[in-house]
Amino acid sequence: MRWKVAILTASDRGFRGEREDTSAQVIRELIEEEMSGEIIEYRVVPDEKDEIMAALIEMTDYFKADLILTTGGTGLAVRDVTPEATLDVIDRQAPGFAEAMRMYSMSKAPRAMLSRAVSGIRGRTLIINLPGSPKGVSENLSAIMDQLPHALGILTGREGDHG
Ligand SMILES: Nc1ncnc2c1ncn2[C@@H]1O[C@H](COP(=O)(O)OP(=O)(O)OP(=O)(O)O)[C@@H](O)[C@H]1O
Ligand SMILES: Nc1nc2c(c(=O)[nH]1)N[C@H]1C(S)=C(S)[C@@H](COP(=O)(O)O)O[C@H]1N2
Repeated sequence: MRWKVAILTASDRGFRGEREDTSAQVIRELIEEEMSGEIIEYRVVPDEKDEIMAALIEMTDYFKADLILTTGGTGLAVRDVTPEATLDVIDRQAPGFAEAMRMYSMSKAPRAMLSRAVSGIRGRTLIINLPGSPKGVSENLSAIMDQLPHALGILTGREGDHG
């Protein structure tokens, strides 16, 4: 199964073109190399709740992504609103992914507790928040990567629940 994955970067600096989006590149490499996933859509939006919500809805309802990985905007800064945007578009929470990422990340760096990342389901799309830094992305994604194919198989109904 070639999973359809969309990447959404929430970053004021990235949106203004002031920084190369290496975090999205890290996601792309991990998804393509370790999950044989296909990146079907990639977008950079500023840290604005409405814009993050609109992108998540389009990636789900129009592009029919199986998985959306967001990067950035999960911390405690006033403009960090990615979790709120995600909670407003999902139908059901799937907190285990965010819990597993924080648990694993905490063993690497106590500062990982600052991430307010959430994970949940809109329709048949799994949406998972990752932190903004390339290191945060790689460590968080590594924590859940093994379970993603099985989770997507059940969610999309395209695989038995024993995979
Ligand atoms: N998309 C990204 N690509 C590469 N590095 C990033 C990206 N987003 C964040 N970082 C880096 O991760 C670290 C912590 O991220 P933080 O969320 O505080 O970013 P920021 O620079 O405040 O983001 P913003 O673009 O929203 O202003 C910083 O060193 C930042 O440069
Ligand atoms: N594994 C891991 N998780 C991590 C980090 C990290 O370096 N490694 N950075 C943390 C930090 S410093 C912050 S502020 C939060 C939120 O990051 P964000 O605001 O860029 O989304 O993620 C945290 N999670």
